[in-house]
Amino acid sequence: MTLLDVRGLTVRASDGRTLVDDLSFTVAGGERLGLIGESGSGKSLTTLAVLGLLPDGMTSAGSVELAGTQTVGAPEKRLTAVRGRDAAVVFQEPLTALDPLMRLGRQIAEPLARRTGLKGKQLREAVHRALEQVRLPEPGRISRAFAHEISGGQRQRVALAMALACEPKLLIADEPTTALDVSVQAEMLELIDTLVREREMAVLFVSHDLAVVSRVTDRVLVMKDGRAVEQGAVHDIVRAPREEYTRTLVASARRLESALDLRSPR
Ligand SMILES: Nc1ncnc2c1ncn2[C@@H]1O[C@H](COP(=O)(O)OP(=O)(O)OP(=O)(O)O)[C@@H](O)[C@H]1O
Repeated sequence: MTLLDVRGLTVRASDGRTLVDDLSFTVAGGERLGLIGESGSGKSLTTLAVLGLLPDGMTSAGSVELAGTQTVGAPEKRLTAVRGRDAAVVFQEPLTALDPLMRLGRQIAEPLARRTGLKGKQLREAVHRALEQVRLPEPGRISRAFAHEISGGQRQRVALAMALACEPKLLIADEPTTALDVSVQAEMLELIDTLVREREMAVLFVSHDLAVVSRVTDRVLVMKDGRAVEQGAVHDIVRAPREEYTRTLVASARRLESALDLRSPR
């Protein structure tokens, strides 16, 4: 069944420039779609438009149905109900999602309490379980810490735990590993892959890097200048890209992979 149905989505800047142009795609329940394209191709704005989070002054038109709710032009109240419950997001920079002044445990407890109604000791235990699920050691210490007291990789795991706490049907991951070291990146991708598989969640995974997208998704949509260039199964796109722009992305992903192969000890 279709979980996310985007039809003719258009996003315009306040000066009238078209930043996302008549974009259409769907994500079925449990399906994983990658949005790929170079910097500035409109990937992030697409995900923000899905959640009704576009920056002030930008406008969206067309249709976005998320679990049956129209989010284009929706009032804030309807959007608040959708966020977290139907779709949750992990951004490139975890500090955007985390409150610097609130202990991390409390930040995970809020969405958990909302969904489960747990309180006190039971809620604290649920927070610890949520931290363990994202493979964070010493959940007690992390719970009591503030965002600046843990590493970037650990922060991204906490942000993932927060996103998963609501058990959303769709996880939107916008360059979730781009700010991390290469070794931490691979662990994070593996973690996302395992956790969404276990929960049978759908994923909309945004990256400029085809090699990264292909580790987590089944299908990709290639974007350029706010438009869809082509879409299809990851292995078809990698083996036989139809468009010149996609061929360039595939070639640079191959160069990256072979550079990594050369560097890794054999
Ligand atoms: N707040 C904003 N005001 C005006 N233009 C913006 C704003 N945010 C993004 N843009 C423009 O919209 C276009 C698409 O941006 P978007 O962030 O969606 O690209 P992207 O594909 O996600 O790239 P990146 O990987 O660099 O984030 C770009 O041309 C960008 O300059």
